[in-house]
Amino acid sequence: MGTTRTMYYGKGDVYVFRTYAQPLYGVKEIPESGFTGRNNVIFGMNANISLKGDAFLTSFTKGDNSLVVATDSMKNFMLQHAGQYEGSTMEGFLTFVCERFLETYSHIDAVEIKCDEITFDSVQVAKESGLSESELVYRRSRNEYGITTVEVARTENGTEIIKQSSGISDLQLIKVSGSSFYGYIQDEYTTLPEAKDRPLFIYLNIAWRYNDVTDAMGIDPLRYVAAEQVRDIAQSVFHQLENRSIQQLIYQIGLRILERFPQLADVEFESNNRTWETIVEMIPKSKGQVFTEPRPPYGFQKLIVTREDLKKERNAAANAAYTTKV
Ligand SMILES: O=c1[nH]c(=O)c2[nH]c(=O)[nH]c2[nH]1
Repeated sequence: MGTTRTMYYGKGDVYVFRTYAQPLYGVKEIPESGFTGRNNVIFGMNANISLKGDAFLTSFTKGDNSLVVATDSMKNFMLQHAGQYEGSTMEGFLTFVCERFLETYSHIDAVEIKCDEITFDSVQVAKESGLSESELVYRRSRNEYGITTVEVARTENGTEIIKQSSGISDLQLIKVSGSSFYGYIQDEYTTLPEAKDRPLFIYLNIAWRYNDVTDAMGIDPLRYVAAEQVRDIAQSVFHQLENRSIQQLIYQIGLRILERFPQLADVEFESNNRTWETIVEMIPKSKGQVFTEPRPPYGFQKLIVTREDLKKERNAAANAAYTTKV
């Protein structure tokens, strides 16, 4: 057990659409979000499955397929188990499938599954009673989507989740006013003009890890963190903060997420700067301007905000309040 070399194989682009999965309701309410749950009428994802284990070595070195689970069978395995999953989250479903793989094939050491949610939006339709939400028709969303990774390994006492993260990807947000970027190093390489108010367009990927992975499963919805709520926090903090840079913005979003969800250990950001290029600075009798898409290359930021950061910020705020009082 405990494969040390890099060796795995699997199947990507495994599309799973399960209808009428268990709804997810009863998540904790937070001020930044009106999200109350997912009906899971369509529980959809694009998965990537990897099987790991020393037993697979001879399939590479000797062409011995006697222990090979065909990747085509892996796809079937996951799809069949989608019909058996009784929970309401991708995290729970991936864990269930990983565990069933290990149970079924005793020579597998570990299974890793990553997946991107395939989201569908509800639509309003004309009914006899007027316009209301259809319970039959859904519109494929082209917006941000949840992601999750689960890896379960065989141990002496059964199985253990050795990797788990959840997230939201491809969130694209524009703030038309209230963002600046100035005060950076000015030297012979600097051509960027300082901006007191720029149209800040950002691409964001946010991922989070729980202190206790069982909270990620959604069995206790009050302890589950929904990607929709994290998205809504990011939007609210972007709205509220007169930001001085993307660096400052993502740190503040991270602090807010950790504040709202004490069950999380840390939050990881990948951001991309897509600030619109200004074409018409002044339009007479209007506060509007004209912009176009920026040209490459694009700036990026990467940051992990931890519970330690939140603790430091709280202490600093408490000290500042104390000093003002005295
Ligand atoms: O938010 C920003 N951070 C930077 O570090 C940077 N650098 C740059 O050219 N534009 C920006 N914007």
